[in-house]
Amino acid sequence: MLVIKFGGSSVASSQNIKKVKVVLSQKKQPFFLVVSAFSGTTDLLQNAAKQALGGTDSYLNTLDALKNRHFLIAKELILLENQADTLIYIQKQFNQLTALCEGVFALGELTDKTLARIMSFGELFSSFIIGHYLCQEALNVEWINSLDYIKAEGNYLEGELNRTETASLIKDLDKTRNYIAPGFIASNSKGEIVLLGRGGSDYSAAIFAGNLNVNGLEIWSDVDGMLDANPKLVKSARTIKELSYKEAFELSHFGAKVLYAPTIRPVMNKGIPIQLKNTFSPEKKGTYIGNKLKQEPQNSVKGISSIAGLSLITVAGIGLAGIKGMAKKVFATLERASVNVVLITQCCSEQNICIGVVDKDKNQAVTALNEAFDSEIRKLLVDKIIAKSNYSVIALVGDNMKMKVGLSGQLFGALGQNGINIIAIAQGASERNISVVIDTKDEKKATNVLHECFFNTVSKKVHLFVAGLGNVGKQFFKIIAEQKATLLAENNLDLRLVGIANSKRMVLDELGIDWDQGGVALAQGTEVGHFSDFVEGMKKMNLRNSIFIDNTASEEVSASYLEILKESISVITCNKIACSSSYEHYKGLKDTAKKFNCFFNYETTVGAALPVIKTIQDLRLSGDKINRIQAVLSGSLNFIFNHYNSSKNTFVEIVKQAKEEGYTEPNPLIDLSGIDVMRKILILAREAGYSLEMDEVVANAFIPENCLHAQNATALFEAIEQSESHFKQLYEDASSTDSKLKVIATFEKGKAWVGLEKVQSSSPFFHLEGKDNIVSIQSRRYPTEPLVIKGAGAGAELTAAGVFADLMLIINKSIN
Ligand SMILES: Nc1ncnc2c1ncn2[C@@H]1O[C@H](COP(=O)(O)OP(=O)(O)O)[C@@H](O)[C@H]1O
Ligand SMILES: N[C@@H](CC(=O)OP(=O)(O)O)C(=O)O
Repeated sequence: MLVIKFGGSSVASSQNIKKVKVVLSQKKQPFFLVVSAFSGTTDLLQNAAKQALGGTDSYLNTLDALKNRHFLIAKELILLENQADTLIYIQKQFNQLTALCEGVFALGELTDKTLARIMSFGELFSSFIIGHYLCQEALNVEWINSLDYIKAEGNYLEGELNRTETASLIKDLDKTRNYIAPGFIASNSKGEIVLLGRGGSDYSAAIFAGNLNVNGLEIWSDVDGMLDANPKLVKSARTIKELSYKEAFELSHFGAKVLYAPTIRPVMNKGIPIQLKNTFSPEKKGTYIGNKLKQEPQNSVKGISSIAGLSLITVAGIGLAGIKGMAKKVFATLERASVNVVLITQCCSEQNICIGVVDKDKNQAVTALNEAFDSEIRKLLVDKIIAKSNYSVIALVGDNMKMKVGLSGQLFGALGQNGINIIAIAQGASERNISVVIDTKDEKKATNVLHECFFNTVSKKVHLFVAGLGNVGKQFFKIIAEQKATLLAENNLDLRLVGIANSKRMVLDELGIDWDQGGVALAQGTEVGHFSDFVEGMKKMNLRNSIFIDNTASEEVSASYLEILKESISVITCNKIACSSSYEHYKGLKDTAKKFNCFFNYETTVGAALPVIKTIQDLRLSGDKINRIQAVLSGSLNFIFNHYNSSKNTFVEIVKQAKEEGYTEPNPLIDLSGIDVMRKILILAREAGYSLEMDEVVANAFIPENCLHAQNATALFEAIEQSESHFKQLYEDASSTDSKLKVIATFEKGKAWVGLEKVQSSSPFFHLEGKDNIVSIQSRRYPTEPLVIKGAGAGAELTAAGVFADLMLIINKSIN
């Protein structure tokens, strides 16, 4: 004989019940069928009772809707000539149910005893209807009432099984026949209805299975078995082929709803295997739970479970230390108060016991503990006991976890990198389970982080928020659109664009925006008042592996980095404003990134994609000391002075060309005034370890006053045009001495300055073509022959490539 349980979703409609019949008709041995209420019924019965208690007659509408649904399903399944018995039964039961709710309404009182009676109707209806239908379909099942076979005492809503009594009642059932029985319901010694807890139909089935000592227990639901994470939280969750009883218990105890945790014990004691199956894909193997596990090499972590709605109660105080029996007193008190303890942690000092309970039990637990420890609290040996709510517990489960070194480190590292704060930790002595308590707002994020970390066959998702869709932004989108497929195939990386903003609009989409369609998506996005709207959106989405990329030159965007980093979202920027703001702010950003386990990368603020900042950082990390930096740092100024030949073109023509080709800042005055170069040398000086400020960088201006004061790009062009003779003079002075004009930034002995210099052909700076940059570093290890980095140092495409390199650097360091 087999015991087969179909859950609420499997019997939610007449079509589904027909699928149940097909499964049963293929069984080659007698079966004992246990069914749950039609999906949603138990919740609605509970609602009706609460509505009646609340004094509104809306409970009558709820009951009406329930009755209509049951009549409809019965009529769809059972032929007209056979319907009478079933419909009369349903009507009679509804009369009783209505009378009970009317009683609650009239008295304004709802005891657990009455609530249990009200909630028990769902399984009675469903089993009766399905039983009649199966008989009509020649499956020959006998309907029996579980109230006559399963005995439970105590709490009416979650009774405790009376094993002996139940065993003696079930033993006489005939194992050669087919039965159907309602799940979830039992009765106590007074004949009153007692429920087996929410999800308790699985338990009913296991009780029948264990006592009848059957060949197997099958539990059919709407998923392919026990998945390695809750499929409602993790889209890529996969079916676990096999589990030991203990693993299954841990996963279900910590929230895997597909199996009710108490189900394990009655069958484990007899070694009866459990098979979890999907009613809607019966061909799939599902999950085997039992003793005969194939020792396939597999992940030591089998699955991840989580439960929300957890409250933490801390019993703390000096009176707890070293006194024998304190822990016992805590747990005995909770047991007396019928509080189920989900999780326990105790620190070594014994001054603190932390207990996790489900929210509904929290008040009861706190009251009971405060009463029990009243005298200790009065003597100030124990602090007043309070509960804190809105927590979730996440458990990693696997029998072989104990063999795996460094697993906890991986767990904490992955959560830490995503800014998920761990409130408490518990690890069972068996090491089959490591649980962490976190804020419920992080539950989905944490489950996904851990799923990616421990089941790495799926691609790693990196969530990207990008500001700016101008020259650099467009190139950046282009690079990713081109590289996306390769990154997925070769690096298992899924770069997901989840937010884009420019100064006018923004769009946020957790499911991802097509990299080819960024502009279109943004055009349809919402208007932004302030950039903080976008930051708020990022925070709310609370996605794992999040990185923000600033491809703008905006001050407002750069002002938001600190807030973003505090969310453990890494920041990549080619915008120089933040790094060249006050030293305190620059340092604050770096420190914040460290504190919140994320990264602040800004390689492209100097020399576009050239590895300048990284080289200086590495020199310092390896103990070198930088003495002097001399550099041509403006690709745009280099382009301008390399192309300007006063006999062929005017200075303004060249500046316009540089702007059009994307070499200058949006306002070329930033380049021509030397500000851009000053910012860059300031950044390099800071990377070299000096706490310099912008106003300490000396600017030797090389453009006339009228240009320096131009209000915008148009005014600037006019001013340059008027000053052609100034630029012509500069050019001719240089060419008459066979020199070239270069804007050179120097940092030496704690001082930095920028100016236009004439360089002779003997200088390495002389042969600097087009938009090239050069950085020459003298240090303790490079005292005379400097370390030179040279190459194209401007342009949207190169900057975007540098931003991409920064992105890969972060991914390689942080996403395991
Ligand atoms: N680890 C997990 N594996 C499978 N299902 C899970 C897991 N965690 C949560 N679930 C949820 O459990 C549901 C099945 O349980 P339940 O709703 O009680 O089914 P039924 O309606 O058959 O009684 C699934 O739809 C799924 O959303
Ligand atoms: N109907 C009950 C018992 C049960 O086990 O249902 P399901 O099998 O649908 O989880 C409940 O909702 O709690």
